Amino acid sequence: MPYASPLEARIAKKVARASIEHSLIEPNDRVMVGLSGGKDSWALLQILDVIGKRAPFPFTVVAVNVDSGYKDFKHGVIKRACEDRGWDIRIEHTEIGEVMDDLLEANATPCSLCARLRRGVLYRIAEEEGATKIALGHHLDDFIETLLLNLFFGGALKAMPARLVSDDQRHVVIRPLVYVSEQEALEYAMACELPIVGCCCPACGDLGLQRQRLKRLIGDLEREHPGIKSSMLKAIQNVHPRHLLDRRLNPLDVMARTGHVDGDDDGEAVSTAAHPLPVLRRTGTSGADRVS
Ligand SMILES: Nc1ncnc2c1ncn2[C@@H]1O[C@H](COP(=O)(O)OP(=O)(O)OP(=O)(O)O)[C@@H](O)[C@H]1O
Repeated sequence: MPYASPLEARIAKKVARASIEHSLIEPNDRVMVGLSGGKDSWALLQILDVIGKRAPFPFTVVAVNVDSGYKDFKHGVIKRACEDRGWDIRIEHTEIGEVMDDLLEANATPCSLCARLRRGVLYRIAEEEGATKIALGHHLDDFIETLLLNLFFGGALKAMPARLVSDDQRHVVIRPLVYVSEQEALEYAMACELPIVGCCCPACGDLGLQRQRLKRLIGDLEREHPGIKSSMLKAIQNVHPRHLLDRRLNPLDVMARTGHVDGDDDGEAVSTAAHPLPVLRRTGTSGADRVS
């Protein structure tokens, strides 16, 4: 079956490579795609649909949108677009927006807290849906930006895992777009006429000052020295532990190695540890919101 465009062929190849290299999608997987309605998760859902029709082994896909409860959020648009394409979609209505309003000080950047609350909801739904993998739409630029955020502001040398097993071993989070650039995801979502909608929270699209600055920096450097981004990607695949100063990586230093707990660390650059996580009540998944 031919691809719809050279762009689609290129993205499919990158996703297939990521999948093979990091064991992302495996035979008989039920992949639950976190669908925000933004360009990246739309691009992910579309390409998994394309790959699913060509893969040498069977896997199924279900999309889940976590509605934070903001009144203007266009979940109907997301649902209709999926229905039109024959994609399995579930919209989960939550009170995340309300909880955020209660927990955050007026000037805080809410995105990392919101992401943590959403992750809890996605874990629960994955169990209900019998999903073996939870796929998120983070792309190459997200990996690089997170690497630099951690380096410049977090005092750690880390990006994000392409495949993460949760602490309790019950969930596997995957990021199949790791080799796909943000620009490719945007062009693909637009070419496929997928309806891009914002989450409608008061900080929607607000990246935070540090990330914005790094985006500009990387953009400028890439223009001056094309290839910088691929070099950074290569760097996180080509780590030389003995040329770093982390004593836990030195096999002779047994004392330092004990006590190193990696935890369910997903590479988020900004700590939200100050916020205790409330238990989210479900506000309903009506039959009307669920289609197959
Ligand atoms: N409301 C949501 N419901 C389900 N999954 C979500 C939701 N919001 C985000 N996600 C998942 O988490 C990923 C990262 O979220 P983030 O808010 O950083 O979005 P993003 O980088 O702008 O991507 P997108 O363009 O998909 O919104 C998304 O790509 C998506 O897979």
